[in-house]
Amino acid sequence: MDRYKVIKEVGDGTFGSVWRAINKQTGEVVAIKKMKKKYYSWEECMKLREVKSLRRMNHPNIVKLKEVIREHDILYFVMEYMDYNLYQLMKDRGKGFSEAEVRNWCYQIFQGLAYMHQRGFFHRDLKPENLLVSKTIIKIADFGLAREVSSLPPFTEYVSTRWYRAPEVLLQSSVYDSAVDMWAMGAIMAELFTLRPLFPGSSEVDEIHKICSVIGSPCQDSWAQGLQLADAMKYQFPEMGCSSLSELIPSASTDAVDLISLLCLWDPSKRPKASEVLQHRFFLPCLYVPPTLRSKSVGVPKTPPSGVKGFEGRRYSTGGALSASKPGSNVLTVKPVLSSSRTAVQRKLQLDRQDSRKSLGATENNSKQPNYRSPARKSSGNTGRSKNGSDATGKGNVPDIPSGKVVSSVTHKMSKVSLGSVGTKPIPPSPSLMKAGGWHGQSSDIPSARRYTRKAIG
Ligand SMILES: Nc1ncnc2c1ncn2[C@@H]1O[C@H](COP(=O)(O)OP(=O)(O)OP(=O)(O)O)[C@@H](O)[C@H]1O
Repeated sequence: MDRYKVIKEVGDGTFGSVWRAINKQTGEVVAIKKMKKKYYSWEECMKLREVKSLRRMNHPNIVKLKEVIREHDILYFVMEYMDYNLYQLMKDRGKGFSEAEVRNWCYQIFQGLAYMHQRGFFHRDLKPENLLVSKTIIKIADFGLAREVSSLPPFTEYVSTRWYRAPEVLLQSSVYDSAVDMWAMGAIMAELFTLRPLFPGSSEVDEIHKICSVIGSPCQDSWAQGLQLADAMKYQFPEMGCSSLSELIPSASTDAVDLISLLCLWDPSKRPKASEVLQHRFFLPCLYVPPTLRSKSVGVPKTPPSGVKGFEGRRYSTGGALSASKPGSNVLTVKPVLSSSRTAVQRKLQLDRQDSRKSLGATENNSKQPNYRSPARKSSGNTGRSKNGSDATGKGNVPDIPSGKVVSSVTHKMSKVSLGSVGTKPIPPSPSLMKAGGWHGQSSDIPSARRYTRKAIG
């Protein structure tokens, strides 16, 4: 760690604090995540999901892991540095992102996701705080919960952020897949337009309730398996009709609303894959596809899903090399390589994340959930964000704080994570600098009553 000069803390997550630092030799600015848990051997470190998955990713929309350092039993991840997370950008805006901005952000994220899913990983904890932005580029970060698709269910220890948690996970399905990331993206996409979470549940039961109130309760036709899952846990869905997504997201075009509704389908098997989403009409204006992303790649469907509304006949694929590791005594250098066969670290993760899985109904420990008063639906429920402004995680380590305290706590935390000089507000990227798409979408003001208020929520 002597090679790095630490500048300031930029994030404090559940598992680690993140610092901006400079490589003294090269002058390169990096982010260093210092893990809170101690690691007493390299073997233990190599079992970490974050290491297993991130070291194998090499994509412009996935944050790069440069080095893993273990020093005095403390584990550090050295990553490329990103200026903001998406939550920080949203909370400082007066109105939602324009359609063109949403398109650009999402197009990039879906490219990263397509790459990751094709390589057999899914993220499982997508949320605005884990999407990092520098200028016009957005990257997926925090692979702490990432899982190999090939790893064997049941997936028991998984507790993702509640507001973005897919219904099959809420209903404790022991088998789920990359479709959980697609659900989260539907919720995030809607939030980018409105600056308000689409499903701001205050508990797991309330989360399902919120989902029902937006997309209508599931039935045999829409999600037979969900009804079985609910039956198995003696849960009964509330009977609710769906709301009009276009009314909930007034600034979104028909294409955007169509894509969000596909991503937020009850049945995970009916949600489009990331590679399919890139062919949705919403992304038609994204005409420029970098040559590196045009190559044929394994696992991308050769044709768009036939007959699916909203999908066009264009084909995109993502490319990129896998990364290799070079374990040293206390440093793991992560370098791009040409073959995946050299990289696999396939052992099962033993790390105890101290996540106790929450369950629906009485077993959920609401004392672990911070308070949140939904500005949209005047819900009396509780949830919110913590630490770096992230939470509602249901990860089981966020104390219940009275809402008044949440405001000050989060304000304090957010001031801690603001980047650059103290008190300087993050500057949202200029739309005109966006790369991934055209500028055909309309920009609509969000009525002031619908402003993003999560910073006052906790
Ligand atoms: N590469 C990076 N560059 C700049 N900031 C970063 C970087 N990685 C993480 N951060 C900041 O630190 C915060 C916490 O990081 P991260 O999500 O990896 O930690 P965590 O302990 O896994 O958090 P969580 O509680 O979400 O699980 C992020 O929300 C982000 O604001």
